[in-house]
Amino acid sequence: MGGKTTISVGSDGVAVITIINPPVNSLAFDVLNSLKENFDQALQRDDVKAIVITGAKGKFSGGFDINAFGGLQDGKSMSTGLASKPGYVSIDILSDTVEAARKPSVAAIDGLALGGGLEVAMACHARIATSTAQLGLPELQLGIIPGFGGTQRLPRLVGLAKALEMMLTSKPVRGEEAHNLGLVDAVVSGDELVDAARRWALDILECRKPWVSSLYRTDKLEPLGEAREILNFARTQARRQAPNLRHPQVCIDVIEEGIISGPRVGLMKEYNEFQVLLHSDTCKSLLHIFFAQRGTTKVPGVTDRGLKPRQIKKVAILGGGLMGSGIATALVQSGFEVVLKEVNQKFLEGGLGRIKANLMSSVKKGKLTQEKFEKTMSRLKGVLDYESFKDVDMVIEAVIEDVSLKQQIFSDLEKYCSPNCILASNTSTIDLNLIGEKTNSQDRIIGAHFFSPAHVMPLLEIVRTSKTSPQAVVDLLDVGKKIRKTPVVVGNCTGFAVNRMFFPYAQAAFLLVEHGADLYKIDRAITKFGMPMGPFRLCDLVGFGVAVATGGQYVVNFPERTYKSMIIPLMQEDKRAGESTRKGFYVYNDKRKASPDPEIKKYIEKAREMSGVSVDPKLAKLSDKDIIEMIFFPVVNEACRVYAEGIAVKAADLDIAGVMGMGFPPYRGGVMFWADTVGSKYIYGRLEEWSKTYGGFFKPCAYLAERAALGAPLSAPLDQAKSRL
Ligand SMILES: C[C@H](O)CC(=O)SCCNC(=O)CCNC(=O)[C@H](O)C(C)(C)COP(=O)(O)OP(=O)(O)OC[C@H]1O[C@@H](n2cnc3c(N)ncnc32)[C@H](O)[C@@H]1OP(=O)(O)O
Repeated sequence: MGGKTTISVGSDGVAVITIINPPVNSLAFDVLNSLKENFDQALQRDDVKAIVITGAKGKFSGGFDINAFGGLQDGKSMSTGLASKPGYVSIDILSDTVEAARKPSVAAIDGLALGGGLEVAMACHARIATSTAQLGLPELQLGIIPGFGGTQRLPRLVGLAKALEMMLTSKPVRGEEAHNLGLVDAVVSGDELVDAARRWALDILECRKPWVSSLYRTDKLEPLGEAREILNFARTQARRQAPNLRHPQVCIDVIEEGIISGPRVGLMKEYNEFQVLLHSDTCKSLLHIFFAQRGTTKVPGVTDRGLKPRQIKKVAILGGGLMGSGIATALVQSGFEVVLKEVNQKFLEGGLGRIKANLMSSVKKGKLTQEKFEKTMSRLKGVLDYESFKDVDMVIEAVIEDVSLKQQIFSDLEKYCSPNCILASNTSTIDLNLIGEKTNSQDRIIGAHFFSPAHVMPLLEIVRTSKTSPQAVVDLLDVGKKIRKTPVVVGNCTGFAVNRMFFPYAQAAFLLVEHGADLYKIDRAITKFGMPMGPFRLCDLVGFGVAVATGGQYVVNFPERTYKSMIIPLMQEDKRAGESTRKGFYVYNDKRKASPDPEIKKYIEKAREMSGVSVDPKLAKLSDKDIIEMIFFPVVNEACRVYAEGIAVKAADLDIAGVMGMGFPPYRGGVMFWADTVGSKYIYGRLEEWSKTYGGFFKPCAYLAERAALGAPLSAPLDQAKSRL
């Protein structure tokens, strides 16, 4: 609490108002009130000729205080604590006080000017920034639209097309680009920033620089006909990319209103729509994801012990396949030295080639210069023995999912690596206790489960056993941060959190199809729900070999709830193994476009015969809603087990694991959050009903039964769950 602004008036007659609210100088109500008070003071004081607004400690402002959204959603209005007037901040403060003032104001921007922060800056008469400043309106990523005039001012400063791009993608621009776009008026170094802004403000006063009110500029706006075309194009694109989301369309409508009816009308529409969107499920879900993502690095009993991460400089990777080379790419890119070990020269060359190709693709996209590419490659070394392992700080094993091979590797590692070296495995399913069974190094054995392609996918599942030391977890969290992954720390079990939660995803789909549902309809319904692809398309992508190998682990470990379907083994007999063979549940053309294949019917019928299942006419006519529930309620059920067993310490961690590991739509808040919007009672009732008809696969777990009986949310903190950590 206690954000504020300060004011100091220099002998040059310029008042500098500084926003102070660590860590990102967010615009809490206190700050906005204080900004208004200090601005009024500056206007009234005779010794003040001009005004500079800046942010403390190298950050202008990260925008409106996101912590305050909860209160607003609980019924308070955006004007709470300021005045009970619609549009008080955007109209009364920013337009009628700051922009309409008879004294010029200049924003001095270093670090962040995001959301409300940039909106304050755009209300000033000029903006000076550093080259590293980040300026953007990322409100759409929170399910809302800019609410302090951003929808009206940004198009007038940078043109409609660029403004739409910035708002719809939520991506900020850096100082230089902002300058080229006309969003800022000059770029200077951090040391010169405030002085340059002071001079600029005085220059405006003395007519040496223009006195610009961005709200009333029209020179950057495209002619009306062209503007309409741009807006319609953006509407179509946004609908295609996010068919389930309303707020991007609302954002476009609000911008259009300002262009057609004038910016004051636009500001009022912006205010009204903002209030509506703030209460939407989408906004609530995305806010949950925002905080849940930042909460994953806070692990009770680990990150609250005051442990400092040890320095990890050199990492060895075992196995240069798809996973190993992806992990190596992520590491070398972030400055780590990497030793890649393979079993023979051919495999080693293959692995090194893949890393090179990954980096080259960044060069081709202009994200990496040739010079940096060469420097990055120089940090990589390929080896065939353990000789160079003696001074590595961490090893990540990424060989095939074979328990005895992994056991052998880990006992070798114990011999060749230093006693402090962290021994990590990238296994996606195998119990870590089993992997380390033949060693005496259980305290430094840890899971570093990446998702393919490892240099692209944002999640890192960190798996700790009951013996893994907190120090090893802290070290791996630090490595994760350096390679820009979102970590989720989970306990040890078959499949850990992500794969275990999602194994029923494909299983439910097979059960439905064997009982008569249409597989392509299932994929369509699931994609419409917001998953990147349905379960059958996903099986094709992953490949049947992997699907069978991981499925085997579940049959062994959770036999009572594994649905054993013969569809995949039958297809494998015909050399159909998924996208890599161009034939799986779909057939694929040269451009990897998937088309349904009528041949599939014969495998389904044969599998049905073998399992003795008969077609249920009800399942042949399932609605999309039924499909979604029959696929995802088993996922929720398993997520509940994972939570109740203490594999995840927070339900929110499972939400992040599902969103980042499996592509569960973030605007539904993650599996557990979404389940709570549906209700534990309803989910329990449906699962219970299906388990009677279709068997144990659907049987609700004890935790779900208990929560349903209490009518309690599934994601509320656990009181008595026995932790396995
Ligand atoms: C009316 C207006 O139009 C509406 C708005 O302005 S909505 C807000 C628009 N602004 C945003 O969306 C920016 C959101 N923030 C971010 O993208 C990133 O936090 C950032 C780029 C500012 C900083 O990123 P990074 O350096 O990686 O630090 P990050 O861990 O994300 O954030 C640091 C802390 O600041 C907090 N924070 C970041 N932005 C915040 C905000 N706008 N309000 C309140 N807290 C914020 C985070 O919750 C985190 O808190 P924690 O340490 O307690 O977990």
